[in-house]
Amino acid sequence: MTARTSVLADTACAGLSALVTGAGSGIGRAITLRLVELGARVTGLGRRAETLAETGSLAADRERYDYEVCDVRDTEAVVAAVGRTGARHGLGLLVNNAGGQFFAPATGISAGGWRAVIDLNLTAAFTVTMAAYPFLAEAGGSVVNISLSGVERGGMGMAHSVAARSGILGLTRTLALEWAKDGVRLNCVGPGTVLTSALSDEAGRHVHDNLVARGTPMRRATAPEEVAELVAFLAGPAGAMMTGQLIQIDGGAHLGPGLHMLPEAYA
Ligand SMILES: CCCCCCCCC/C=C/C(=O)SCCNC(=O)CCNC(=O)[C@H](O)C(C)(C)COP(=O)(O)OP(=O)(O)OC[C@H]1O[C@@H](n2cnc3c(N)ncnc32)[C@H](O)[C@@H]1OP(=O)(O)O
Ligand SMILES: NC(=O)C1=CN([C@@H]2O[C@H](COP(=O)(O)OP(=O)(O)OC[C@H]3O[C@@H](n4cnc5c(N)ncnc54)[C@H](OP(=O)(O)O)[C@@H]3O)[C@@H](O)[C@H]2O)C=CC1
Repeated sequence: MTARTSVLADTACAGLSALVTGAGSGIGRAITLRLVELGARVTGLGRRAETLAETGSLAADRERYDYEVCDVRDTEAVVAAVGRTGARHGLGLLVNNAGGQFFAPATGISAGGWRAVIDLNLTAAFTVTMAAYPFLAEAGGSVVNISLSGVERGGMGMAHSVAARSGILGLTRTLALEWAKDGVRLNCVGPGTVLTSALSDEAGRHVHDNLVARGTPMRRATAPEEVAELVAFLAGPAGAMMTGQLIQIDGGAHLGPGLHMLPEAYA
């Protein structure tokens, strides 16, 4: 069953200026499209111009979307891209969505593999957030970090990613304390399995078959649009007293058997 996800008022994000990393596909694209639909203007950021442009072609109002081609692991490029965006439009919302990992038992993760996943999912989010801070403080804005469901319980085959996202949770809560004086809020959203194209390879199918079919009490995947609606809620006035939270949007997957019951998925 697909849920009816669009519940916010049409103007819920009117006047908001947002930066969404990984806006060219999957969850980041859904967040971008929904924010524009709700009245925001959005800069998408990613490494591929074609997919970022395609997101714009799907937007409800193309005038309220632009993009920056940038690798979030390139600190210099991030500082420049975020600086340009902030100077041009201001920044009331940052969504750190770009991320990912490969699935392997910890013994199958090389030093280079560890570094790649930590750099992408932890260090890059820190870099982008720090570059955005002056603009967020100016606007009294907020940050939503896209994390993982189950991040507090661990997940087999994801040692690097869970470690990175646990770091993000610690960073989120610490900055929620440090930046409250500026009116800046930070929250984490932890999706369960979302059937984006990122999960179309063999490992992804394995995760889907096990996590959705056997590990999700609600017995279905999370829709990207559901994640987008939650992000828009957190960014708008209804979320004004929410900071330092991890909200899991996973059909109860974090309560279910969990990845520890599914070792064969990563054998
Ligand atoms: C409880 C309820 C829960 C509920 C839990 C919720 C379900 C969670 C489902 C999550 C789903 C998602 O996140 S979906 C989104 C997924 N999307 C993605 O993951 C795509 C993005 N991922 C990637 O591009 C790659 O994984 C990543 C490593 C991050 C990219 O970095 P790079 O481009 O730098 O990668 P490369 O240069 O190719 O490789 C860097 C190093 O990583 C190693 N490496 C790369 N792939 C590897 C592999 N499959 N196995 C081993 N090692 C690998 C290489 O050998 C290199 O190591 P050396 O040779 O030693 O240098
Ligand atoms: N799908 C799922 O089941 C779940 C996903 N998540 C998380 O949600 C987020 C989005 O996932 P999803 O939409 O499925 O994945 P996708 O792979 O579709 O999206 C990831 C996006 O991030 C961008 N990106 C990746 N690396 C970089 C980089 N170095 N610099 C800039 N942009 C980058 C990619 O664009 P480009 O390659 O052009 O740079 C892409 O648009 C990720 O953090 C993921 O781990 C969490 C739980 C479940």
